[in-house]
Amino acid sequence: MTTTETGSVLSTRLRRSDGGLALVPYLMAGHPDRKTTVETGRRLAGSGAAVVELGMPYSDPLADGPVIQHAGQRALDAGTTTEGCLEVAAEIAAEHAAPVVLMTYLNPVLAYGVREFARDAAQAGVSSVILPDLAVEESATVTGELTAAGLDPVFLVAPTSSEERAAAICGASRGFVYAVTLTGITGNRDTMPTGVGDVLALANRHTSLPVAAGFGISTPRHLEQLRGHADAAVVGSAIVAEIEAGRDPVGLVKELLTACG
Ligand SMILES: O=P(O)(O)OC[C@@H](O)[C@@H](O)c1c[nH]c2ccccc12
Repeated sequence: MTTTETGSVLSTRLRRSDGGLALVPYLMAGHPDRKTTVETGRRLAGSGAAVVELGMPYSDPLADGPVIQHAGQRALDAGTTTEGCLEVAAEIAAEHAAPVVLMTYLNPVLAYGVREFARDAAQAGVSSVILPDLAVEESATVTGELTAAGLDPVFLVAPTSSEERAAAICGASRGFVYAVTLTGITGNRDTMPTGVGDVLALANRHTSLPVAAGFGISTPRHLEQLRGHADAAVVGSAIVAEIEAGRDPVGLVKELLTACG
């Protein structure tokens, strides 16, 4: 999917014209096995998810909380490779029900080769790549390769980002900007982090792209609170926990979609 002057497919999907919140479920590729990820990803895309975020497991996932870390370890133990993740992405993207965003760390991409990774991800039909440990100041080569291949690089604004950094992060992002709701790691919390309004405002001061909130969003109540503030919400650990428990996460996603308006 290519970036055009009017914006990418992602921007269009993530900013709903009716004012509702766009939902972005996150899955770990290969957790607990490849077939489950493909089937679940396709069904989530077909159930009304705006975008599917697909995690590529990595052995040292510094921003991941316990649920996603454990899922990543299981996926690695099951033999999941970067090639395998790109195949999973391709099988989900081939349905054309929702764009696929890949989320991983810099190391596996460097190990694969940045240009080769960008080429193969684009070939697989992936729309965007998020690398949470890629500092925007050092990102020119990687973002150059991603955009040359037609992929949207997405960076994360955090509550600790200065105005200057937020401007750089937003300036380097295409498709959307990811606003991290809290300082810490991924995972469920009972209540929405209190600083979420501030980080969304910070991002919105520096971009006209849609802003997706993520980290600690797990319940319909959280989504109701975000409506009207964020364009989109990423739900990761809550969905991965359902899969880990051997349950079908589509039930939870339907409840979450109702709360998105
Ligand atoms: O799990 P949570 O708290 O719902 O947060 C989303 C998140 O899992 C997903 O976007 C993600 C997985 N790994 C990450 C690493 C960094 C930033 C974001 C992520």
